[in-house]
Amino acid sequence: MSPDCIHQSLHASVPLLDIHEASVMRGDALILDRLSLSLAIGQHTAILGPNGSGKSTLIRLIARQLYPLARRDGAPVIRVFGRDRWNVSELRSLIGIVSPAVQLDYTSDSPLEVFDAVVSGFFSARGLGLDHEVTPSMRERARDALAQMEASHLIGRDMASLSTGEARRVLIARALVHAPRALLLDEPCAGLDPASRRRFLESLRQLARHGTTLLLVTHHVEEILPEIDHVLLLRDGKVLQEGNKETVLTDSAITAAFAMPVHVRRRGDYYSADVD
Ligand SMILES: Nc1ncnc2c1ncn2[C@@H]1O[C@H](COP(=O)(O)OP(=O)(O)OP(=O)(O)O)[C@@H](O)[C@H]1O
Repeated sequence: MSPDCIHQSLHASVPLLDIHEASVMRGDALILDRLSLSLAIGQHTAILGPNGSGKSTLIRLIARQLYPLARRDGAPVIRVFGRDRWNVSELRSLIGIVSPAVQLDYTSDSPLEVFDAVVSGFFSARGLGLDHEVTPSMRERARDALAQMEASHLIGRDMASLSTGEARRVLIARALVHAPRALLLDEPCAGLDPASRRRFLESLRQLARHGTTLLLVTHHVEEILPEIDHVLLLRDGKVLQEGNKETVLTDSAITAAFAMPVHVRRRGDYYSADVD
């Protein structure tokens, strides 16, 4: 099915993502423990937790890079738009994923020009090959995606020459060429200085306001955008608390998640957390 057909066949009433009691083992260790999460279209969400709480494992589960333990009743553990079977490229057109691991694939290795990196997203390929037929509409969508991420000026540059923040903008543009319903961003502000972080968060806010559901994975309360109202707090592979920002971003919940006294403050539209 083409990406456009997939999008047309989806119903707004079906959850974008529905994870029901997912457990993941790595070796002998239980890394995710019966984790459930249901997200509606437009329900911007932050997954917040300390190092080792299972955030990356959850992303790899959603990206189909890891598989959950089968449930006793045989019911599917993960459904995307109500379906439990998708091929990887269909899934990418619905949920774009940008993580530090993806960034490493594009910024090291062989040379790759920025526009090619973005337009090759249509083929789920790293760069263009002789068998990739790039249509004018693909070029236009790639240019639009770069403009949306304020990265048009980077066209012509080699991916390996970009700063962390520039490369991240380009990779989000690459994910956006499919006009995905959701973007899953793993630690999107890692490695950015405070000013770059704020500018980057403002670009993400524009996406959130224009119909892309954001699923943002972070250690930092400060990165929870004003548009995000739903927060899932993880600890030791379990959901410690889930709900709207006001109920989850409290001293007691964040102190319990990070296992040290933390004071959470509201600063305008954002929150901050200080270790006491
Ligand atoms: N292949 C593996 N084998 C054994 N344990 C693993 C494996 N991969 C991850 N783990 C463990 O699973 C736990 C969760 O790891 P994960 O990377 O999902 O956490 P995280 O919340 O993303 O951490 P961080 O914020 O540091 O990136 C950690 O204790 C980690 O050591």
